Amino acid sequence: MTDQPGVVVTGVSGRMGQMLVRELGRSDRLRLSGALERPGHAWVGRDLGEAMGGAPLGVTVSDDPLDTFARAQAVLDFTAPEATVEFADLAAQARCVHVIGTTGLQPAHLDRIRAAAHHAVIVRAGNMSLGVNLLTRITRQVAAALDADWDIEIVEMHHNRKVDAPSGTALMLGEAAAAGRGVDLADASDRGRDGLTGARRRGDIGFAALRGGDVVGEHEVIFATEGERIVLKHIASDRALFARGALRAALWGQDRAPGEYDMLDVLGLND
Ligand SMILES: NC(=O)c1ccc[n+]([C@@H]2O[C@H](COP(=O)([O-])OP(=O)(O)OC[C@H]3O[C@@H](n4cnc5c(N)ncnc54)[C@H](O)[C@@H]3O)[C@@H](O)[C@H]2O)c1
Ligand SMILES: O=C(O)C1=N[C@H](C(=O)O)CCC1
Repeated sequence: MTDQPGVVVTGVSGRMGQMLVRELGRSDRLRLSGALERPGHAWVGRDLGEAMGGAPLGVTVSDDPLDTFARAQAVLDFTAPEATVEFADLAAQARCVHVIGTTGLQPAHLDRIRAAAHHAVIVRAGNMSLGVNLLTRITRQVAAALDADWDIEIVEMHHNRKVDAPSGTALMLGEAAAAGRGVDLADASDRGRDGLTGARRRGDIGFAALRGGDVVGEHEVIFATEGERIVLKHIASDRALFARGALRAALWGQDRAPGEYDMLDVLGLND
């Protein structure tokens, strides 16, 4: 018997799912207690280690979230918006800490997550790395110091399998820039320019999304004015850093009061 919190990895065959399993294998503070995939997936019913091409792990891949969550203390969830809102309800029922890395969440998804957080601890962030979360703080500070003569543009690049744009990270950086400038991002956001767009609107925060190859994640926040430019940049070259952030959040969330938290809370960077 062990008193290490048991952790379920959802979307376990995915890029992040497999990375989370590897990082859990290195952890001496958390243990893998369950693995989940969508119904009909070829891994369901198989030993997870064997499905990953290695030695057996003694954990069978399940497609039953409630059954796996009932035997765990935390759920690490990097899947898709519709799956994540279902998991938020079920993780709250099972009183598991729900760590949400899924991006592309729309307002209706966010409302359901907020409701679930009345009953359970949810840690949600579009990026779980220390570097990006620190960059949101720097972005807010720089935006607060500059007026709207400085155009703000956020450029991101990811691998060619990514299904949502702008990235969750780009939106975090946009929110930080808007907060620094004292505006609402919904009113200032300019996305997807194409064709005869007209001149740039003063005060807008622009987004551009590039997709190609195996890029893990790159983000630039550009502040541009007459004669000069400030460029803040983050490069992720290994998904392990997102996975490590998620494990840290799962531990941090144990015995915490119900509510919705982010990585700034986990990292002690919130003010
Ligand atoms: N917050 C962060 O730090 C961070 C980092 C990397 C990726 N992400 C986000 O995580 C998500 C996943 O990224 P990925 O690259 O691993 O994608 P992926 O497509 O490789 O993996 C997603 C997995 O989820 C599974 N899935 C979908 N619906 C499911 C369901 N109902 N039940 C169980 N499993 C289900 C899929 O079968 C797949 O295996 C994306 O939204 C991505 O943007 C966030
Ligand atoms: O690979 C992805 O997908 C990533 N998603 C997050 C985002 O949308 O910002 C974090 C970086 C990798």
